[in-house]
Amino acid sequence: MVDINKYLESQLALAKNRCETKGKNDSVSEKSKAAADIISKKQSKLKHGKQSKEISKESSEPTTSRTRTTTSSTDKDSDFEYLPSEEEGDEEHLISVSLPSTSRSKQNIKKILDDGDTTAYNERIELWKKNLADALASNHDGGMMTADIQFVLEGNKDPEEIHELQNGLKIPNYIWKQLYKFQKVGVKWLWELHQVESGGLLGDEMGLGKTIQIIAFLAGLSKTDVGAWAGLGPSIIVAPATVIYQWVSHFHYWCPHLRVAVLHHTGTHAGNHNQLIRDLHSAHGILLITYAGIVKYTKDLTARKWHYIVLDEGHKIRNPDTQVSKLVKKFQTPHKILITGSPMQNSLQELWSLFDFMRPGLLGTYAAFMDHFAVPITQGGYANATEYQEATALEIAKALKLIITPYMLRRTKAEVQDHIKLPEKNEQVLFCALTQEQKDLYMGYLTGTTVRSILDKENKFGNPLRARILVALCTLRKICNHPDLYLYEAQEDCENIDEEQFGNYKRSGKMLVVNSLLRIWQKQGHRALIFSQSRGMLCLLEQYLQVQGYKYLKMDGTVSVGQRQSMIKTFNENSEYLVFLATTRVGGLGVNLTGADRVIVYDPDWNPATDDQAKERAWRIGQQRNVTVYRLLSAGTIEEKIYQRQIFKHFLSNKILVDPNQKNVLTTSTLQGLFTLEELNCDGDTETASLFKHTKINIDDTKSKKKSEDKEISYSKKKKIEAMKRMAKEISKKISKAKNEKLEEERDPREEYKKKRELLLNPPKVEVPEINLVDDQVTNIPFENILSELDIVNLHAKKDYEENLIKNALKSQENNKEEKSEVSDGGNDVDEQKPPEIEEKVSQEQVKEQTLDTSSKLHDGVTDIEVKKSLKRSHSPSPEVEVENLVAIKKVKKKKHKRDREKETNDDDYVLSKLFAKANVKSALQHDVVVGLAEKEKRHRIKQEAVKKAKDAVRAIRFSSK
Ligand SMILES: Nc1ncnc2c1ncn2[C@@H]1O[C@H](COP(=O)(O)OP(=O)(O)OP(=O)(O)O)[C@@H](O)[C@H]1O
Repeated sequence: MVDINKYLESQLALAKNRCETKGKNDSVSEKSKAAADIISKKQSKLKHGKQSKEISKESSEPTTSRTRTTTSSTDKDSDFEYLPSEEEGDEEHLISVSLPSTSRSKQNIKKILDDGDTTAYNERIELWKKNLADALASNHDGGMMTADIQFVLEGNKDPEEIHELQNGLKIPNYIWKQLYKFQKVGVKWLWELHQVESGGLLGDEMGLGKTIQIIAFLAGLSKTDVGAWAGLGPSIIVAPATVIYQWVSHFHYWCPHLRVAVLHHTGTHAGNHNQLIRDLHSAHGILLITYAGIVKYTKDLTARKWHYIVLDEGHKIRNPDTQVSKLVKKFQTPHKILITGSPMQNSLQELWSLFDFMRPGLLGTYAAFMDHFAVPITQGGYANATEYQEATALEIAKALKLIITPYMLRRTKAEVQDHIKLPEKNEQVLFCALTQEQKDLYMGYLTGTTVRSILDKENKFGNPLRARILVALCTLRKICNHPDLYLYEAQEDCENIDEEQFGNYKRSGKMLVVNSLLRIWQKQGHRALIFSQSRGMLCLLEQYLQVQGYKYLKMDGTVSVGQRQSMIKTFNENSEYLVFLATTRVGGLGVNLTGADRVIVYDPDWNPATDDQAKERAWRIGQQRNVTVYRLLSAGTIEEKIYQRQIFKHFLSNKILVDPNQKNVLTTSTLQGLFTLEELNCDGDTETASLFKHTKINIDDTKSKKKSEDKEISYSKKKKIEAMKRMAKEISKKISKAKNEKLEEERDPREEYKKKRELLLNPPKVEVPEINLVDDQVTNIPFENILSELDIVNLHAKKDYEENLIKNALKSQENNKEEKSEVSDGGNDVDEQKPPEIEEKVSQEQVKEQTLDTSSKLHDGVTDIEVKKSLKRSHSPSPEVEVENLVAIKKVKKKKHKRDREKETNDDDYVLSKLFAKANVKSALQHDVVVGLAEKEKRHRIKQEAVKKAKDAVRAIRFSSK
């Protein structure tokens, strides 16, 4: 059993020790310490009254209330911007953080009008009919454009043409013909659900056109005279505020005959909301409403019968305990559709909540589901799980997947790539160094009273541990973003803040990187989206853009909901704008921002889905150019911990949605770990980079270190050629090695490994007391991480152990092989302004084999670009030496759009080499590879037992719902 006192004592000793050591030789200035203490005092006063009250109220609730309630929107505290939240969060009444204001460029942005106002609606219908008639008479003057008018203009005679599905759904052909094949499958699936009176979850990946599938289906219903409503009855679509007008414009384009009104104060309807609901209801129209609106108007809405209720970005009801989750479940109709590209984000509980809306009872009661499904699956996912737990988790995950499959349709971009032909996406995580000032402040805060109070069990601060941890984590995140976000809190007392210097990009490691990126991108002709969690940070970024003279648009909660869609349109259509700045919550969900082909996620969210959603704004149907995404993390700080946790969550959701065999490589971190400023390890890696070192992108690592010391960039031709020769030779050998491995695998997969597998059954154990300082099961905020040190220690022990075992096995096979290598040298210099052209082609096979390597070692001094050049020139491989860190080559694997892709790849490599050389980037990881890591070792011995357990679990939830 865990001895919590013992554990806390050891934490305290560690903390004291660290403070003493730091006290002797650290560089934390008096100013930082003073600021930390002032801020700590302020935080303690401010938060104690407000936040801790709120939090303690939450934690005293008997159920799993995990977030703040929706009523705190008037909270001005910017700390909350850094907290995960399920609330709407994007309404305009959220008050902007009160940083010194920067003037925003005024845009002439037109508002999109909905059909709330009856007169305006009638006028729109008249105009549409006239334009359609004009098009039919070959008289269209380019006025109003809708899908049916477009259809006619393309030479089709009859806009009323119908495509009839089995059992009679009549979809207008002008829509049907525009759908991609997988979208047609989606519409058929919706029709099938309709006929069996069931709800469903349309979970296609972001940007695959879920909106159009819903609209096509509803249009079909409106033309099909069946059922109690004789076609389409009055329906409600609930969506985040930012996208309600996107829905309006999509409906007006694809389905102009339907009346679509917005129930929101920005809508065209004037007067009583009840009147609008009545009008819409009797017109069998579509009522668009925000999640906050559902709470506000719930009584009047639930008083009527509705045909369909559709939740867009339906993951907003993933917490079953929130008010809005409970309210949407009250609508009495079997036709409930939930659409989201992120069906499961943090835990299995969320999946239960979504199904409880659209297919109540399918997953049993909450308690039964948690006991029989969620707990065993989660347990089996930990790296220190027993074989039995792992096998049980696997079988139960499979059973769960089987149960939900009929009611959930999810296609990934990779699956439908042949249809949509999306350009490529390259996603990298850049570890940026803190500036000296940031380090100083970070350390100052770590040794200040707030953090000491967290780590010191004897303190008498009184307010709950969790509240103090939240405050501290938010503060550390501010320092990572920019010193002024933090220092601003102490401004009254710290008179030394220089207004001239306020927000200066040179004082933030990540802003230095943004500066480098934008300069290069502008030259290369790219356009960028920049997302930040924090409105305060957005203000600093805006100030920077203004100083630099970059044209930009900015969207945060202060932009009127009615203006947002038009602003997005303006950015997409006008290439003069280099940057679209947005908060992740307002601009990161549901919208189409394909005008940009570069994305910066400035600060990570605790929830990986939030970041994923944001970055998918550019990489979606309609995007013509290759997309590159950079996630910025401050190396060694809390942001690295957040990223590691994101990876953990990805594994959990993939286990259910993609592959039940998926196994964790990363689980937890400790409380102590959160409040540490990590130094680089002996390989010069950050913690995360060393955990995922096989995905690391190695751009002239040793050289760049030396270069930064010398403060000069040297791409000496001679050195490069030497390096390339060396690398080419090694790559050849590596290729040969990979080939041998493959051959061996084909003959007898992992034979050697299996022989020694016995050893794996008893991996080295490290005893560490298990603790549960803060119960993550009920919080959903950062603290899943603070469960147990045991996990992470075992993880490392086991992971290295397995890795070594495999390495040894492969090495012994390799000793018998002989290969030849033929290497040629030469190459282009990296030009300061333009990336080098790649003239020779890499054989696909070679490159593919290169990417097989996941166990290589750090290699000295050759850039990634050089690696590629050398690789191209290798023909006949040789076996002796291992080469490392070649994941970046993965980017040139595919064949399509070769010329473009090479140019784009070179652009990215060029950008990376510049960042390593000049900016503050310490290392980079290929995000997709990190997330895609999956060990697929099956545990056969105890499989049968696990299968039985899974069957019992299925029986249990069925029984529970009867
Ligand atoms: N068949 C189609 N023809 C033309 N454009 C399409 C088609 N399908 C989708 N699109 C376009 O693709 C873009 C993405 O569609 P949509 O916004 O519906 O995606 P989504 O799956 O809802 O994404 P998210 O989950 O991010 O909200 C939109 O601009 C949409 O107009």
